[in-house]
Amino acid sequence: MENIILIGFMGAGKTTIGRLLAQKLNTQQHDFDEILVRQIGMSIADYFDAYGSESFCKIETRVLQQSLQLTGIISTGGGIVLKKENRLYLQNRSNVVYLKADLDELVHRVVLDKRNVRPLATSKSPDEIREVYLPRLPLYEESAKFIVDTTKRLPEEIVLEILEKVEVI
Ligand SMILES: Nc1ncnc2c1ncn2[C@@H]1O[C@H](COP(=O)(O)OP(=O)(O)O)[C@@H](O)[C@H]1O
Ligand SMILES: O=C(O)C1=C[C@@H](OP(=O)(O)O)[C@@H](O)[C@H](O)C1
Ligand SMILES: [Mg+2]
Repeated sequence: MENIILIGFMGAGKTTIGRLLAQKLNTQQHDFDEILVRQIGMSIADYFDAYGSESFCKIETRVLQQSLQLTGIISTGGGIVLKKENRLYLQNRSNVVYLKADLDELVHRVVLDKRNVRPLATSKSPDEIREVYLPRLPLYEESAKFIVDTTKRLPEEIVLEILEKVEVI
């Protein structure tokens, strides 16, 4: 099966939708944040505190390159599009899906998501999150083959729309 790669801002549902897609297609999900936590041996929040976001992006880039060998559903982290080399990599893959949502809803979702501490969003004000979000929008758009709006939609509906769009061979 061609891999399906999910990209999008924090709270877009890359982890949640990736899990459901993998169940539906009877395949594996590979979540970059989980892979990274295993590789760095600490939480993402602790890593950001100790080494900063630039260092995190470098490891994320390595994980993206290693993901060529993986089969299934790839849930990236929201910062994957920041590096030009990553955007080029994504543009050359066939099933890259940008999960988008209105900023208000993204903020609402990350604020409610107590299980996941996101250094660039948790405990930030909506205005601070907007500062992170706005410059990234064109980067998600230019990296994706397909765009799926998740605003006010149930995960199950989103999964069906993705399956209508991508090539699952
Ligand atoms: N379509 C949706 N509608 C409502 N809540 C959602 C939806 N998709 C994800 N969520 C919730 O938003 C939060 C962030 O989802 P997550 O899958 O971790 O996003 P991401 O991996 O893109 O940051 C979680 O609490 C999740 O349950
Ligand atoms: O957008 C970002 O810069 C980040 C997104 C997070 O993943 P999710 O998009 O899965 O929340 C995680 O990789 C880290 O906190 C940085
Ligand atoms: Mg995630």
